[in-house]
Amino acid sequence: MAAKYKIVMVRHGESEWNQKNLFCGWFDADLSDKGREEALTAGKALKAEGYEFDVAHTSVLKRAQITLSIIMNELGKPEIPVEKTWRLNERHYGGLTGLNKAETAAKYGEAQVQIWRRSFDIPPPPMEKDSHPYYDTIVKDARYANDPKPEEFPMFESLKLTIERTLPYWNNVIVPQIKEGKRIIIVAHGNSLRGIVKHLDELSDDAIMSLNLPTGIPFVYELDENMKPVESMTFLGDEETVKNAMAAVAAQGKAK
Ligand SMILES: O=C(O)[C@H](O)COP(=O)(O)O
Repeated sequence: MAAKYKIVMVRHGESEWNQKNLFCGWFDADLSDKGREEALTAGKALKAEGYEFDVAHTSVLKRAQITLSIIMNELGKPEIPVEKTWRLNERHYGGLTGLNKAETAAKYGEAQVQIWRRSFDIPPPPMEKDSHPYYDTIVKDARYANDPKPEEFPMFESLKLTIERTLPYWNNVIVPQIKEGKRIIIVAHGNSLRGIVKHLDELSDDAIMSLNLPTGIPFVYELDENMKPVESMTFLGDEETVKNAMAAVAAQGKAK
């Protein structure tokens, strides 16, 4: 069936915690200088391909929001409507939040870190209220005052749990806008986007384990009228760059 809709998705540019190789999740890390450059490059690539957008969807976290604003400034459309939701936040890394990924691999083994980072339904350990250094920073963030509800507020998330809170937003908010013909860009996170990709391409729980999304390189889905992909994950970057960037993300989980 011919493609009826196009939607652009981008993982935020490199964050300062990506640069330090720390598990980040719901911690609100800033973009690194490299991440800002990546966002600018993404904006230039989208501009060169003539992309225009009517509405943007992003997370509560500044690394995604700043990436989006850099892109939209480059496109000359700083004022498009932006919808911000925790449902597009990065997966919550629980008790791992703030730990160095390589040191964690040295301590628990690379296989265990790979499971925590890429498995479908095995969650990281919970973020403990009384002992975790970032518990208050994350849980008492005023931006979560009304949503998620206390009983929904995650203390850890597997990819499965992430998808369970991202998909309702995709189905109830984004899909209706796509069907209205709105041109949409989503700027979110490695794992919240892996969840959307798994859903769109109907990837198995095993297949999704090997997907690592690079920072700051836009990719396009072309969808038919039933929201089924006609073209999946076409990156706006040369193949070599994309391949190397994905490999770099995967390698973050190696013990030094
Ligand atoms: O939350 C983080 O640490 C990163 O943004 C994504 O981490 P991952 O690639 O280890 O899942």
